[in-house]
Amino acid sequence: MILCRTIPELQKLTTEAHATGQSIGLVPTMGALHEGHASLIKACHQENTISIVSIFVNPTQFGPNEDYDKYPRSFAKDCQTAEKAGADIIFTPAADELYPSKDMTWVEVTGDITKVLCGRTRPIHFRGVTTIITKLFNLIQPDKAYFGQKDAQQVEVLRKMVSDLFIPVELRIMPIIRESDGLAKSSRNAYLTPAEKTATLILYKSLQKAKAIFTAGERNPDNILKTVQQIIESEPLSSIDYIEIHGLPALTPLTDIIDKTALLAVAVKFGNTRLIDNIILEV
Ligand SMILES: Nc1ncnc2c1ncn2[C@@H]1O[C@H](COP(=O)(O)OP(=O)(O)OP(=O)(O)O)[C@@H](O)[C@H]1O
Ligand SMILES: CC(C)(CO)[C@@H](O)C(=O)[O-]
Ligand code: BAL
Repeated sequence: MILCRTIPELQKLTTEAHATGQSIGLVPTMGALHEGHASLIKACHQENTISIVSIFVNPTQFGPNEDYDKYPRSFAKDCQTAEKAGADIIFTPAADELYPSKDMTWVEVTGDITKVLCGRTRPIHFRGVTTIITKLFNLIQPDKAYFGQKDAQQVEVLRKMVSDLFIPVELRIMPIIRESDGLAKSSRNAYLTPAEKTATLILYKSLQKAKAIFTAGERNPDNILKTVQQIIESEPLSSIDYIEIHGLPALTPLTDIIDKTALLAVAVKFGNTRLIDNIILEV
């Protein structure tokens, strides 16, 4: 596995790969790699000649009071995890190389798709994500790029960006990898105290209940939302940021009835740790 810390180092390899007709897959990450990331890297390895994993804690997607400074960083271990999962190249640039000027060029998807769910509590978040992903796509020009369904809104926003800007890349979306007790793997799980970790079990439990009543025929979104809310609120260590249902694709508004495939997404704080999770309600 090759480690690239600068853009010229990376582009020497990608130029050669493109010139010799090798397919390139990209897995963008912020590091602190776990089995969720590993599943993306494995899929990338299977489907491409060259697999590139970017590790970059992207400052522009964090709000001023968020956890950019304390975001978990474990580079040496990440290299081992990435290599074991099949990465050929790790790209880990310095922030000032990716953001060379204070006068920024932003890539921003506008509309409800970036204003609902995480867009409400993290108003600049998706602008940061779409800007950094555009830079990575332009630098690497991957054939395929891999993202996790855990960040369901991010997936819909990136799909729209790729479609609107005619970016020649195939987005490959991988299922949520969970712990055996149901908690979605997330780098931020490392912040949880043992008591908070136990409390997080309420998330998957509530989503499973929602799925069960939906499968049994419930189509009123308010009834489903109320059920999820009651279950989560029964856990004293939880504090709800949002519980919402939106149409898929593109987080379109729903009528009073769930009459097309929808996304049920939650963001809940346990202590200072904000976790997200979701399920798809398939009609
Ligand atoms: N449990 C998971 N299953 C599948 N994909 C995942 C999982 N967790 C993260 N990913 C995906 O890995 C990619 C990189 O995510 P990131 O580095 O932010 O990790 P994370 O665990 O989501 O971190 P955070 O705690 O910040 O949410 C994203 O496309 C994300 O959706
Ligand atoms: C896609 C991403 C790597 C962009 O910084 C980040 O938002 C993430 O880890 O999901
Ligand atoms: N996977 C989401 C990255 C973030 O929360 O900033």
